[in-house]
Formats: sequence, C-alpha cells, structure tokens
Amino acid sequence: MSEPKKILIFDTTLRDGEQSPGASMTIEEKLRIAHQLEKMNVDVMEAGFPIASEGDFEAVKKIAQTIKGPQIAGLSRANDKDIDRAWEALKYAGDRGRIHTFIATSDIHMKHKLKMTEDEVVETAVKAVKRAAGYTPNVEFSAEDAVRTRLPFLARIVEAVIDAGATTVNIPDTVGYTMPNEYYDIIRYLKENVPNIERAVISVHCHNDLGLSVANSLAAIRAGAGQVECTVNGIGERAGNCSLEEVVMGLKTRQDIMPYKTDVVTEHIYATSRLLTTITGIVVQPNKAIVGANAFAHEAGIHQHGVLMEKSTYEIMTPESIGLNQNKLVLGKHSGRHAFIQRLESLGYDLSKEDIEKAFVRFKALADVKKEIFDEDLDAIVADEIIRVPERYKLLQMNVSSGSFAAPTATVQMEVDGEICKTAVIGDGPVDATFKAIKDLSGCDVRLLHFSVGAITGGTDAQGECTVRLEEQGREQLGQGAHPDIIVAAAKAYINALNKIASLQKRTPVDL
Ligand SMILES: CC(=O)SCCNC(=O)CCNC(=O)[C@H](O)C(C)(C)COP(=O)(O)OP(=O)(O)OC[C@H]1O[C@@H](n2cnc3c(N)ncnc32)[C@H](O)[C@@H]1OP(=O)(O)O
Ligand SMILES: CC(C)C(=O)C(=O)O
Repeated sequence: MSEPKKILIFDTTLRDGEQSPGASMTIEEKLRIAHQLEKMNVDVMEAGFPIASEGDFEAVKKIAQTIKGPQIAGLSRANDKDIDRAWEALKYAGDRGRIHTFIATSDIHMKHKLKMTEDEVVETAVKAVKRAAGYTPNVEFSAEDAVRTRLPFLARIVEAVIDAGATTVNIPDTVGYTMPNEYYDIIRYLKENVPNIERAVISVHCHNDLGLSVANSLAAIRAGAGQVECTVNGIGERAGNCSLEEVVMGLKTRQDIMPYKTDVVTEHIYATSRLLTTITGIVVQPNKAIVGANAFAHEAGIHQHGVLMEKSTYEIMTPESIGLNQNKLVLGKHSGRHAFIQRLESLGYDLSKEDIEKAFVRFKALADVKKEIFDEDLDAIVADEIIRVPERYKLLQMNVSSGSFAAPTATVQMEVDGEICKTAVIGDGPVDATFKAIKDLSGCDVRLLHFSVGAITGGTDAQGECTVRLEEQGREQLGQGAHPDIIVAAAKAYINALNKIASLQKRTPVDL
C-alpha cells in the first residue's frame, strides 16, 4: 500500500471560532489556547483578524512571538490597510507567518455587499495577493462564498491569484450550503480547469448550517484538497465550522478507505476541547462526536455486555486515542498530590508548583463535601483558583432565602476596594436578588447579558458551575464560578466578571 497523503490541518478556533456569539477571548485566553494547539501540532493556526481591534492585533502579535512550530495566520480583507496591519503582527513568526486575504466571489455577495463587478473583484484580489506576497511567500487567498460562485468565474479568480503569488487557495462553503457530492465536483472542476492549480495547495473551509461541514470536508479531501480548515469543538459563525476532532479522527479511523493522515497528536484532543469550554463557557453537547460526555459511555445492557467482552464491539476508536484516560484514578479525599498532578496534566494543565498547591488545597476542601472529584470539578477549581484576575471585589459571605411564599431575599457581604460592606435585597428569584445585591455593593453600572447554570457533575453532591456575561460601556466580560451551592456559584461568576471588567479598565487601549 502506498504512503497515505498528508492533509494539512489549519485551525481557525482563534479567528472563525471566536466569531461565535459569546466566544470572544482575552489576549491571555487566546494565548493559552494557542499553546494547546501547538501541543496538538496543528500545521497552521489562524490567530485572529488583526485589523479588527487593538486586542486582536496584540493577540496575533503575541502568538506570532511566542508559538513555535505551527504556522501563524492572520486574516485580512483584500485591501492595503488590512494586509499591512496583518503583517505588522505576523512578522514576528518570520517565514511561519501567513497572510490570509479574502474577497467574496458569488453573485449575491458581489452585487449586494461589495457592489463590485467580476473584473473589479479579480483586480482587487490580485492586487491584495501581490501586496501580501511583497511581505511573505506564505499567502493564502479565500474566495468567500465560493460554493455559490459561478464555476468559470471561480476558476478564473483562482488562476489569477495563483499567478499573483498565492500558495494556498481556499474554496470556502461560507454559508454551509453545499452537499458532499457537489463539493467534490467543485474541487474536481478546479483541478481540471485551472492550469496552474498544482502550484497551490487547495484548502477547504466548511460551515455547518446543514450539519454537513465534516462530510463536505472529507469529500473535498477525496477530490484533491490538501488542507482542511476547522475549529475545536466545531465552534464558529452561526452553526459553527467543521470540527477539528471529527475530521481528524475520521481520517485516522478510516484509513482503510481513505488513504490520508494528519500530524495532529490526537491524544491532546480531549484536553484542548475542555480548555476551550472552560475559557469560553460554551459547553459541548453530551452526544457530540469524539469529545461529548457520552461519546465513550455505554448505557444499554447489550452494549455494556459487548464492551465487557471486547471493546471494539461498540467502540470504533479508543478513548485513549483522544487523551481520555479510561482507567482514570478516582480522585477523592484520600488522594494525594501524585494522583492529583497526574490528572491535571492529563487534562492539559501545566501549572507551577505554587498553583498546584493552591489548587490542591481547594481540591481537598471540595473532597470533604463531595464523594468523588471529576474532571469537570478540576476544571472549575483551576478556573476559580488559578485563572483569576486581580480581585477588586471579593465575596465574603452570603445568605439567600426563597421559596413559594417568602420574597426571595439575598444578604451579601463583600469587600470592595478593601472596604467591607453589606446589603440585603429582594429580587424576582434567588439569583436575581443575589445579582442585585452584588451590583448595589459594587456600584458598577453593568448589564447582565447571559446567565447559565450547569450541574457539572452528576448526583446531588454535584458542583454547580455558572457562567455570567456582563456588559459595561460596550465591553463584555465572561465570568465563571463553581461551588456545591448553585446560588453561591452564580454570585462568584458575577463577581468574577466584575473583576475582569475592573482589570480591563486599568489597562491602556493597547493592552486590550
Ligand atoms: C466569512 C468570514 O468569516 S469573513 C470574516 C468576518 N469577520 C469579521 O467581520 C470580524 C472582524 N470584523 C471587524 O472587526 C470589522 O467588520 C472590520 C474592522 C473588519 C471592518 O469594520 P468597518 O470598517 O466598520 O466595516 P463593516 O464591517 O461595517 O463593513 C465591511 C466593509 O468591508 C468591505 N468588505 C467586506 N469584505 C471585504 C473584503 N474581503 N475585501 C475588501 N473589502 C471588504 C465591505 O464592502 C464594507 O465596506 P464599506 O465600509 O466600504 O461599505
Ligand atoms: C474568510 C473565509 C475563509 C471564511 O471565514 C468563510 O468563508 O467562511
């Protein structure tokens, strides 16, 4: 059998993934994900859209300065200022820096959005690629909404941008519209009708509006695409992007019928998925392929019997292959530091001795009130104890009374700028009363945009994890809090978001 063809994995969690509502990340958060993508050994990571904001520029720059190994891409529209700004951030990655420029090519987009003719679009694309190629030979061009583009025009622009210096040409299904057979035919059409196509890598970038992004990406690979653009947990605009873990494990698992491989270290997939959830607060549905909580769980007796006899009866891949330690050590109050550290490491945390000690103390306290400590509990502890911002606001004590008769009342004692203060407030419910009390004590003029609660582990002794999104003067911040008492978890999440807002206010715009 001939050697399988290598498919390049272009991760765009930090760019298209970040375009998911609610997924905006701080520079530090983007850097943490970037380190995890580096460990996973993706070929290219798209770190952001540098012209979009000072924060995104700084994030791309920091990632370009810090990450070794993968190529670092930055997106730009097809104009001089975007391209110049992108390179200003990417230049720190040297020849691993990739300028990714794009323009829409479908009639709908050209007519209604760009208000440009075909000739103008080709001219703009060629000019952009030439400008980018003046900075680096590593230039990617995307024909936005390619699948709804007339094929002869798509072939014309692809040929023109390759002549102008594009070394990767992306054929996105921007709106998740295509079907596997059709997408296969589009890629074959380009292979057969663009004379210089072999000078560039064909890339595919699929959205999931019809739930077909992975199927379409695999069809395109069969047709000759050499790069797949994807995101961790499939996050992204609207219904999301092609999921990295699904396409990578699909290729790894079905080499018998698809002779392709990737260089992704799949054993880091689970940790990466969890890290992204912890940072964004966007939870993975339990039945999500590969990384969902039920992806390797068996409930039905016939399945359990089969798996006990031979795992491959109902498991097409091993949990270990994505970094799920099946024989995991059960952590509880009798566990020591060795097991604790081993579990943190397998979850992808690389903590200093001091941070491990802090987390260990919290772990022991939790283990006193909870029989078993699960991975989700550890995530919550790390989020709460380690990934924290300077605490201008601290929760000292709280008490809430509610029920079907009494007016829900929250009594909260906090430290605000070192001063201890206390109030009691009536609300529409216990959470509402708690949030109102904290808001009063903090004196902040914030608006609650989103609140979600998750019992992050099963059973009545579950840790509750809450996520809160607050907005102040157009700036949004996500806060997270975990506690066995769900109302206390909500209060902690609210205060965590307030502290993040306060820490942002202290910075200059360039730090953001
Ligand atoms: C399919 C995708 O995912 S594409 C990437 C989408 N991602 C984002 O948009 C996130 C980041 N975006 C942003 O921060 C902002 O939209 C910015 C900074 C890029 C631009 O902001 P603004 O200058 O205020 O423009 P706005 O977003 O309102 O409109 C887009 C403008 O870009 C033009 N445009 C859109 N795509 C392109 C392109 N590929 N090349 C050149 N111009 C383009 C539009 O025609 C419009 O031009 P106009 O202002 O002359 O009418
Ligand atoms: C910029 C391009 C690659 C994109 O995100 C899309 O078309 O969905």
